[in-house]
Amino acid sequence: MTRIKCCGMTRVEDAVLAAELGADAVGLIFTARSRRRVDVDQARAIARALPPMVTTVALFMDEDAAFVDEVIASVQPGLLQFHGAERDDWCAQFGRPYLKAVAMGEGDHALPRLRAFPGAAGLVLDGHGLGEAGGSGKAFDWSLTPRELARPVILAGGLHAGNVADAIRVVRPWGVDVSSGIESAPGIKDPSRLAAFVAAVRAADATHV
Ligand SMILES: O=C(O)c1ccccc1N[C@@H]1O[C@H](COP(=O)(O)O)[C@@H](O)[C@H]1O
Repeated sequence: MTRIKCCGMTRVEDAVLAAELGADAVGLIFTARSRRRVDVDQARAIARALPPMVTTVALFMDEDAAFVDEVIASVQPGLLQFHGAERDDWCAQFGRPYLKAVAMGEGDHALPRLRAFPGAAGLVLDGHGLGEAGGSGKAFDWSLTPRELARPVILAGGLHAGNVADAIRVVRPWGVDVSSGIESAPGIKDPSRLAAFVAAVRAADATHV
């Protein structure tokens, strides 16, 4: 079964709906480089509203360690996600499981970075270029994804209900991560796009067993 992370939540009702529809994780973004940024109070309200067994993911991009510690203390995320130039040992300092995003926008040139995070719980392969923020809605050439990677792959970048089945067929990821493909505006999730995305993933799982 392909795990589903719905990222860039800014409203309690969107996060709860994602969970009810079957999302395994919801992402809360703390970088100022995002149009979907939440503050700590907003994030805590969203995290507290979620039912059990849905993981809260706190996403950072080159933030100070002290700020990451503050979010951990207030929001109690189950997973951290680092989306910037953070190194593996820096990500590991918080003693929490983490995902590391790798920018796949440069094609082949990105491949060595897929081996640079042995401590990560998983790698988020996103479609943007190196140094750019995620949430761009840009897909990359999925066929570049190596078959054998030491860490589980979470596929991201430009996914939506219309292309996620193809993405799953090509990459066979552990999970998929979506932000703009389930929105009506940045940070505002669209219930019908959200439902269609989850249904498309589950249909793909049923087809590609
Ligand atoms: O979503 C953002 O605004 C964002 C900003 C900075 C770093 C990461 C961000 N989001 C991550 O990018 C993926 C893919 O987004 P999209 O589906 O292409 O819009 C998203 O799921 C987040 O993990």
